[in-house]
Amino acid sequence: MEKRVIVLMGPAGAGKSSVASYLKKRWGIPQVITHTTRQMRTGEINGRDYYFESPTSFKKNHYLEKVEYSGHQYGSSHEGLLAGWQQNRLISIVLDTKGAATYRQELGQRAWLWYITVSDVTVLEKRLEKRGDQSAAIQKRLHSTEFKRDLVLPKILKNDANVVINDDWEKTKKVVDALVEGFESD
Ligand SMILES: Nc1ncnc2c1ncn2[C@@H]1O[C@H](COP(=O)(O)OP(=O)(O)OP(=O)(O)O)[C@@H](O)[C@H]1O
Ligand SMILES: Nc1nc2c(ncn2[C@@H]2O[C@H](COP(=O)(O)O)[C@@H](O)[C@H]2O)c(=O)[nH]1
Repeated sequence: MEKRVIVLMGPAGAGKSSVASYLKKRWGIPQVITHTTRQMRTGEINGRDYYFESPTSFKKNHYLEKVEYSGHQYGSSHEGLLAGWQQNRLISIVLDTKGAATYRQELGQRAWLWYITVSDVTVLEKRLEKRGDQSAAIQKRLHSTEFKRDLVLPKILKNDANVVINDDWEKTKKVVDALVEGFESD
């Protein structure tokens, strides 16, 4: 059966990383770890949450796609994707919507698009605060063009994406379970 990568996209704070962690814990679906030049947040671990890079080391990898988001570089490597697929039929990756569009263009239906969002966008700032992000970083992010762009699912992905409204974590887990079960029984 065909391999797929679950592409988790959506606004900052909506719960993309939380869903990726749940997919790993509940379903054994590993996450492709991407690269970034941003500073590590408290509790983050190099190699688990990201490969944290300097501007110089960032340039040395082979990226399927890379973007700038709120003033920092982010990129997903060909090697990471292929290594994930070597061991697993289903893997996940967390991307912004620009990266998700590139994944769809490059991988076609092998990129399984999930747009994670909330019904009330005012909760996003509160979630970032609760996560412990620095207030200057939160404000910079909330005012970035990338944050504003990702509040809406891009038109070109609209017909192809599963929309997961992550207002209530218990409900979200059930939606995620149903999506994975549908794939497993295919
Ligand atoms: N349904 C929920 N209800 C309340 N809090 C939640 C819910 N889902 C996730 N969170 C919390 O919100 C915060 C942001 O979640 P997460 O880091 O998964 O978001 P994200 O979309 O990956 O954000 P970013 O793009 O900024 O990295 C975390 O502290 C997480 O525990
Ligand atoms: N296009 C890509 N987007 C990525 C990649 N790695 C992460 N991201 C997205 O960046 C923003 C910011 O992430 P954060 O961890 O600093 O909050 C978020 O939307 C991620 O989904 C990547 O390799 N390519």
